[in-house]
Amino acid sequence: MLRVVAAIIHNPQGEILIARRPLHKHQGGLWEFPGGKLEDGEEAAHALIRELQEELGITPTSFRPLLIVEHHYPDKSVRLEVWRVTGFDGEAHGAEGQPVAWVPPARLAEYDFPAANTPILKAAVLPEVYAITPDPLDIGGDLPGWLTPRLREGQWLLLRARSLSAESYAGLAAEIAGLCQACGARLMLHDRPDLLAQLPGHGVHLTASTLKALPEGWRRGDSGIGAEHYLSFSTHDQAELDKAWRLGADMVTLSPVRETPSHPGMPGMGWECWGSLAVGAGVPVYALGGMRREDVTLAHRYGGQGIAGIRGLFQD
Ligand SMILES: Nc1nc2c([nH]c(=O)n2[C@@H]2O[C@H](COP(=O)(O)OP(=O)(O)OP(=O)(O)O)[C@@H](O)[C@H]2O)c(=O)[nH]1
Ligand SMILES: [Mg+2]
Repeated sequence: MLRVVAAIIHNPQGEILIARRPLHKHQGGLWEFPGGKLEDGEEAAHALIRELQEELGITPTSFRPLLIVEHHYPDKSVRLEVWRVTGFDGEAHGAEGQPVAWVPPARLAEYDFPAANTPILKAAVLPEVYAITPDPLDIGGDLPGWLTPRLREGQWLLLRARSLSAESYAGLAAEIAGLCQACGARLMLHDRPDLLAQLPGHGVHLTASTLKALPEGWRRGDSGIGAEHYLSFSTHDQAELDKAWRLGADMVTLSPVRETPSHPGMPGMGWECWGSLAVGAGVPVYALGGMRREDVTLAHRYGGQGIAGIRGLFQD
């Protein structure tokens, strides 16, 4: 497996740098995130700095692992170790004569990238924390009131409210969608694609039992989930991850990393096992199960997108 580092480089305007691969190279003519192959015995962080100096004439000063993607092309297999770079010295330019462009994240979809990049493109716009709401019953009933001071711009929110009837959930979802829209947060509906029609830019999170029940031929459009929506699944093992990928998931949760009070007796799989599943998933993976905010670093180190959870992931 060819080890490669690639960089999602942000400028202060929130744009991301992409470069066009020379025609004569593997996947030539397509756009890419700058980077390249590790040399023998080289550390990934060192390769990242070296490649960005060689290809763009910049030196990264602030960076961290984002996700790892393994992909099999017909002619070679690559392991792309993707880093997020938020600070650098120098002026980025195509130092090897290649065209480069700063692109707002929402417009990345207009460019053609190699097939291995599909999960990376999704990861580029996804957050590192995927917050799940507590059940209204557990916080005294008034979820909109509880959420209002805690919602942040750019936050992603899964509205889980198992104690509510289908009708009450629909009403609450409409109210919370309004709150999210007002502050630039995104709402993921829990197992209710039927409520998505009026909510472009928002999404739906389907449970592992829904995933199990969906036939292999299912396509997101069959349930009214458009390209303008996000589709997430709960998964617990390799088989569920594979199916979520085949059905076109944009992101998934993979749990439990640790045993949690909500699922007593279900042992955690631990970070090693979690990471070995996450890197091959082909889709950004969130760690779930006993997560604390500081675990985001571990999730990145093991190749995931970030962490998901209820308590502790909302800022008070
Ligand atoms: N840098 C980079 N490589 C990618 C991306 N996506 C992707 O599939 N790759 C593949 O990963 C491998 C990395 O190669 P590279 O050509 O950048 O390597 P390099 O900079 O060391 O160049 P070299 O060809 O001069 O040795 C290629 O097979 C390329 O097709 C991406 O977004 N960025
Ligand atoms: Mg390169």
